[in-house]
Amino acid sequence: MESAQGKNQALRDAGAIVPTSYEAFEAVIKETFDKLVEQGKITPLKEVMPPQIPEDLNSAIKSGKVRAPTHIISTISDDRGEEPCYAGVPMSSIVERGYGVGDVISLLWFKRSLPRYCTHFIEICIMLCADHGPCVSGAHNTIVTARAGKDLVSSLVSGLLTIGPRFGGAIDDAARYFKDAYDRGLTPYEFVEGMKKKGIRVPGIGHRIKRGDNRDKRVELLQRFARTHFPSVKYMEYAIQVETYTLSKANNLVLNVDGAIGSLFLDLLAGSGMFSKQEIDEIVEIGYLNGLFVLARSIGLIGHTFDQKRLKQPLYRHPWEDVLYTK
Ligand SMILES: CC(=O)SCCNC(=O)CCNC(=O)[C@H](O)C(C)(C)COP(=O)(O)OP(=O)(O)OC[C@H]1O[C@@H](n2cnc3c(N)ncnc32)[C@H](O)[C@@H]1OP(=O)(O)O
Repeated sequence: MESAQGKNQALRDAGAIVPTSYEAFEAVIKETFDKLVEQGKITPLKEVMPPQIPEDLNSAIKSGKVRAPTHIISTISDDRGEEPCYAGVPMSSIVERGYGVGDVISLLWFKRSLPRYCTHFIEICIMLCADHGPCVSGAHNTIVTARAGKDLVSSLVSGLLTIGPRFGGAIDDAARYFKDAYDRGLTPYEFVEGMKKKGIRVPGIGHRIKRGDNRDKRVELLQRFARTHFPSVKYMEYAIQVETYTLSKANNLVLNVDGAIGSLFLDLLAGSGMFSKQEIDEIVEIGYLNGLFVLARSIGLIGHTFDQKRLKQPLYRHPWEDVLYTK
């Protein structure tokens, strides 16, 4: 068997550097490293690593004398104690008080406990918007994706991605435009014609199927609930006046579910006494309300995914007969 010295000699003969001590080995490494840094092929570690916090500062931070800057600020939930808290309310209280999903939304989105009629309204919105059959944009995309063999999350998000200004994502804009028009004292005529001049469709108005003589039951249910439980429905009444005007122009220009939720949420915010004017403006400006549709419709889209998998549906292909091929 060849000795270690013999092997080293063979390597030296082949032009390799073979250090004879650990110190010599370190020197070779350092020399090679410095050469690579000089050539710009690598970056010295000290330049890419954050500076070490000195030990005395570290102990001052640990003892609470110095507040280290944080990369994230969070104000809605806390997971550090024995149980998670939503806006300061421990999970056990949420369960013991019999809170529902409307209360959880109140805590996590609005950072406060809202009165029962408000959380009930939120829950009705979620239930009414959970699904609307297999033919609407979101469900269609989800079904096609599930049938292409994709997983739950892919099928869900492919449906969610259709939510936008034409489908389910007009709640925030409806709230914005109705609020602005009402607060400025515009008549429905001035509002609708003003939008027409700007070339903007009135968000919350119009439907593919529903008509003046075939109203959307969901809109009726929301309005009936609000009339019974809300202290004031001034924005809803304004939206109805706008609808009366748009229906005089065309029979499909009904107040749709997005418009109903948008206008009624304005009434919830303004009438509950739980929000300052500044907070209402911020909620409308940031756009919280499309979140209701996104959350609700996720329930249906998940259902459509499971349905297709359960039915073992094959890859979807759209029929040629249903496409107009033209030049
Ligand atoms: C859960 C939901 O998805 S509800 C819908 C949420 N979306 C909205 O509220 C956005 C505003 N509305 C719209 O964009 C439409 O009414 C839709 C997309 C909902 C339905 O549209 P469609 O049935 O396809 O109507 P279509 O696009 O054919 O328009 C028919 C006529 O009504 C007019 N029109 C339709 N909606 C509106 C509106 N909101 N404001 C003013 N005019 C309108 C159109 O300009 C068109 O007139 P024209 O033929 O003279 O150009």
